[in-house]
Amino acid sequence: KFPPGKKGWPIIGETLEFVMNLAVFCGAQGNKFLFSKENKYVTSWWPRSMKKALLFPEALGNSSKEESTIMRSFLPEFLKPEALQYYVPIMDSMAKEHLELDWSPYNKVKVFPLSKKYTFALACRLFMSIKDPNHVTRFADPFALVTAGLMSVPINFPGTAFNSAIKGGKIIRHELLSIIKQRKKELSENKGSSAAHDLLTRMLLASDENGRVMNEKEIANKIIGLLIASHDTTSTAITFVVNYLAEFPQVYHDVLKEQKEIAKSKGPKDLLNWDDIQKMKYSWNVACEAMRLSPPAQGAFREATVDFTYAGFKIPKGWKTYWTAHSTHKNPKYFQDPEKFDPSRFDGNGPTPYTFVPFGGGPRMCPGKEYARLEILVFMHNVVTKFKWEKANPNEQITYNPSPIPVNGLPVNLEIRKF
Ligand code: HEM
Repeated sequence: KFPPGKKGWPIIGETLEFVMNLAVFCGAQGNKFLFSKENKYVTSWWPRSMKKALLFPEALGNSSKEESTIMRSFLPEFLKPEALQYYVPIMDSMAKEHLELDWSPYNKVKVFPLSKKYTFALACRLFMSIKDPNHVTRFADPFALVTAGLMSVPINFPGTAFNSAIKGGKIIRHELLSIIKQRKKELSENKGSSAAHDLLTRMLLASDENGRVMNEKEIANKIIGLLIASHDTTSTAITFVVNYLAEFPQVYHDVLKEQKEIAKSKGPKDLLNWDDIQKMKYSWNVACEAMRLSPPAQGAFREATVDFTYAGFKIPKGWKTYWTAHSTHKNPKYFQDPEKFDPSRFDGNGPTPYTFVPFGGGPRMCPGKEYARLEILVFMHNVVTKFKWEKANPNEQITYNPSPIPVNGLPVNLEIRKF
């Protein structure tokens, strides 16, 4: 047990306290325990110094729990089935446009930076109705600094990743405030109809049970939080799907077969819809197997709110805990021959509970899971029906920050498919 951060060195104190007073929970039992003890023994936790650097500190809730409760209170509106159905054709048209502009003209592309570009543009469109590519870029560049510094040691000297993240965060907050003010003005003048379905409008109109609406800085914080939660995770999932489809030609062939059937059932100009997504069962098994072997989120933190005992270990109040995806995803006890890429593991009822946890579990399970599923499947449909590819660098290494990242960005040699 390390003493809590002392006055004068709060960041170093917080970092050391965090590293030394951390319990990592492993295996299905560990996952089950943490997921089911939410709000009883543990609550969500992220390093405070990090949040203060990236978000408006004056608009932060009193605790991670409070922030999560607010976040979850407006998300159902944005992520409810009717809303998700509305996003599918938009995702499809944007995936088509992205592949046409950023993949088709080239015979070699880097998948990771491009999938980040695509998922970020999509988030800008669906969260805030930003369509202008220049505007998206103005956001994307500082946002890349933020995500690169998110899990860095929080030391704010020029040249550190944390320092760059702070600078990126400042630009994003400024940009977001001007977008929010503009939208408020449009809504008050009844001009917001084209953006009626986006997240920003829903946030501006949402109120709690006492009729309180969120202020502009609270909304900006929530949008930054959602961009962080959704961006690297989804682009990593897409990148590894493309990677495994290159490594396993038979799997690529079977995904293509499923997607061709769907394409054949539609007119040439028809966009994908909700019913089409429900037919993509094998493709989703493939995406799940990609997330099993390369989980986009490695796990998540909690803070002990009381003293408790788990498996004979005493965890004192105030300690941080971490659940991990790898400790079950790669365990032969739960997944036979765990290094083998085998989408059939997800046939029928799939893996046993608490063993496949790319989205977490329990009350804090990722609320964007369905949104992510749509985004990944729509992309898979478009990329396999348009291209064949092979890895330009078959032995490319993977690094972690904290999501897995192919060190060279996964370059692939592309060939346009003849249908
Ligand atoms: C493949 C893509 C994604 C993966 C693998 C993923 C995974 C996760 C994981 C592991 C957590 C932490 C759960 C915990 O604390 O135990 C989480 C939380 C969260 N995710 Fe996702 N996520 C993805 C996409 C998205 C998307 C697209 C959105 C929004 C549209 C989103 C919104 C959130 C939010 C708001 C939280 C915090 C929930 C809370 O604190 O209560 N995620 N996600």
